Amino acid sequence: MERTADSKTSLRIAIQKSGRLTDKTIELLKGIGLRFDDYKRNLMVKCRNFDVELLLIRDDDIPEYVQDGVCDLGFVGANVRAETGADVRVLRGLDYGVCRLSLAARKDGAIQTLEDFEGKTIATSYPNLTQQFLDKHNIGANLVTISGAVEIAPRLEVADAICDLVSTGNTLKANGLQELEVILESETQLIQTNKELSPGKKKLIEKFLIRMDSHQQAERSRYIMMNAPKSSVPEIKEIIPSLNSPTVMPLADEEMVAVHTVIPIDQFWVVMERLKKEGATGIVILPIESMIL
Ligand SMILES: Nc1ncnc2c1ncn2[C@@H]1O[C@H](COP(=O)(O)OP(=O)(O)OP(=O)(O)O)[C@@H](O)[C@H]1O
Ligand SMILES: O=P(O)(O)OC[C@H]1O[C@H](OP(=O)(O)OP(=O)(O)O)[C@H](O)[C@@H]1O
Ligand SMILES: [Mg+2]
Repeated sequence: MERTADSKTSLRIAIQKSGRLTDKTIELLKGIGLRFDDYKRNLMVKCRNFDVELLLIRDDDIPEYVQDGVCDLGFVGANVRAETGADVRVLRGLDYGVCRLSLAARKDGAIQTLEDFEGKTIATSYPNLTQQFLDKHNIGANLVTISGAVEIAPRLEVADAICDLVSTGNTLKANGLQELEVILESETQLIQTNKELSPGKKKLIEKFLIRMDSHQQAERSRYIMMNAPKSSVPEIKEIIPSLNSPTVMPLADEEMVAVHTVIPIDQFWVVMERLKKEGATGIVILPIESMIL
């Protein structure tokens, strides 16, 4: 990621210009130390401190740009990557843009099970994934491809059912629809071109991934500090699923010690109750900027 002697070696990364993935992707890139100017008004932005340039495009175009080697890497939903069928390598799954692609139909309508889709009309922006799913289950249905506001199609009598993205389920509910079959679980993915890359680019990708992994690991972890009775240390060591053994330091009160460690955030609240039972007090939780393992 540092500037290289060969000034032509620069990674080109495709990201969504404006949409649900944009802010989170920009936040992630800034979080791993990339600095760039106003990305909102430009289609191509050069990073000031790394050999990276960002290409800001519609998400539908990202998999093919990466497949063709126009971009080396891309951040895109698994839903879009799978729909395009692009020949790319998935490097990482990321925990944003989490949603699912589902078949849905009117809440109290004629379609209640998968078999009921036989002979019906389904509106979708994902004709390939929908057709693949129907074929797999030997269901013959007619697809109507529309690019947005899919949930309104049954009310307009354009279709009997839909296949669209669902997250909270609010949009389905607002349109009197119920989710019947999940056909794909999706999240944002970092994809890489399968085209041969120069050694310089390979090195840059390696460095990019180390930063991403450290950032992700840090985001999922917290540094915790507490005071505890010396006699509880063996129990505390068992409770804390730390990456390394916790740091235990003496305090002025010889019966007490300070314990510092790193734990995954999703285990923290469970662990905290148990720590308090062991006599831990003054528990402080701090965010971590980055973690190199
Ligand atoms: N409700 C949701 N919750 C979480 N993630 C979602 C949701 N809806 C979509 N996504 C994810 O975010 C991606 C981008 O969604 P968005 O609605 O911004 O796409 P778009 O309108 O097709 O944008 P573009 O103009 O770039 O083509 C989707 O492909 C999907 O991976
Ligand atoms: O289950 P929910 O939480 O209601 O989310 C689902 C909705 O989110 C997406 O649309 P988005 O809001 O991105 O608008 P768009 O149709 O303009 O892409 C998707 O196409 C659904 O319509
Ligand atoms: Mg799109």
